[in-house]
Amino acid sequence: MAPEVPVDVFSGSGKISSLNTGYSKRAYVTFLAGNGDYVKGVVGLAKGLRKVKSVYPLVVAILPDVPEEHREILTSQGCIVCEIEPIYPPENQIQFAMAYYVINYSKLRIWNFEEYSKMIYLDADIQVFENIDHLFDTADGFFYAVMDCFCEKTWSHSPQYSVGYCQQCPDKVTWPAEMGSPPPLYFNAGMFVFEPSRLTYENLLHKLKITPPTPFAEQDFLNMFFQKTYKPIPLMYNLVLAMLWRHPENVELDKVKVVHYCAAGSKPWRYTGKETNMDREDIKMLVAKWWDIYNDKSLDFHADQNPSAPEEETFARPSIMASMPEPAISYIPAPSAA
Ligand SMILES: O=c1ccn([C@@H]2O[C@H](COP(=O)(O)OP(=O)(O)O)[C@@H](O)[C@H]2O)c(=O)[nH]1
Ligand SMILES: OC[C@H]1O[C@H](O[C@@H]2[C@@H](O)[C@H](O)[C@@H](O)[C@H](O)[C@@H]2O)[C@H](O)[C@@H](O)[C@H]1O
Ligand SMILES: [Mn+2]
Repeated sequence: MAPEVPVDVFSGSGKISSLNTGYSKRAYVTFLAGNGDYVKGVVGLAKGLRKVKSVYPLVVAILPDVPEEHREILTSQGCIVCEIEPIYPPENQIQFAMAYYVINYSKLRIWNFEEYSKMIYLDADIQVFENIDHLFDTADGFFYAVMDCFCEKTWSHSPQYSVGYCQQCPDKVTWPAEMGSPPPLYFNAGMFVFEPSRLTYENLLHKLKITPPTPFAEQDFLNMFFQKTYKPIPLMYNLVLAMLWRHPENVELDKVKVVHYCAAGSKPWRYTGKETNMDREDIKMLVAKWWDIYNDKSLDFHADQNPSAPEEETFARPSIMASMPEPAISYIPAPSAA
């Protein structure tokens, strides 16, 4: 089993220690860019959180290029839509693992959502199949996320991949002594538990300006930034699909609460089954489970059902911070998102 730091919150009964009251406001948050089909991912996520009876709302940080029609769909599904400005890395010649990753730096705006004391970030290609509200009760001061895997071809640029090392099985191919100490534990940035903070936000943006971009864009950057406070949480909270064929010995599929459809060809709303590994029975089952929720009309939002009815479209800056200028950052033209 991969090394994990047990966090006693996992014995949580799922009882909520404190509902959204005053300064202890909590929410899930996701990110949406472009006018493409990721909006389906956000709708699926909103309905999935409703199905598991989460008591917290879903905030959607959207870029200005998200069309009005998509914004209305999200509000009609009970989401709290917040427009944010894009963030791009410094001028660079880097080859991102995926060209559209450059827009993912915009995720950093969520640290400015100071009206919330604790948030759980979820990519739009994630589905929550069991209630994870208890993660909001994790101790403050740490960054919680699930460890990633280095075995997919997307990692072929990395020294780990070149020597066949993966943190998911550190004893299988040990880190060569001549390459120094093994890399620090590395998380997948598709799901994490964090505390919004203006100070952290400003430090993130300042550090971004002086950090050369790398292939996994904001995921690499967040791993560097939170290296000292990162606490791994069990894989059940973010199953990166490649784990099914790369490290099946680490996966107990019936215990998985959160599935991350990040493997090539696994986005449910674009699934054809043709890409490598996409014809696996477990993948077909997980994609079907995603569609069951997406198509379930009983999970649509109805204003009378949910106490946290969607607020008006708000911007990412709470009123008390409205007067503070955004830290200046450099913008460069970027390829459109996928
Ligand atoms: O065209 C796009 C591409 C990405 N995203 C957002 O950026 C996240 C990260 O991208 P993706 O999940 O595709 O990366 P992966 O986890 O597959 O590497 C997505 O989940 C979405 O929340 C988006 O909104 N529109
Ligand atoms: O912008 C970089 C992205 O990097 C991550 O995705 C990767 C990573 O998980 C690799 O380990 C996999 O091999 C790969 O398939 C997958 O796409 C995050 O999921 C995503 O939210 C985002 O941060
Ligand atoms: Mn993802």
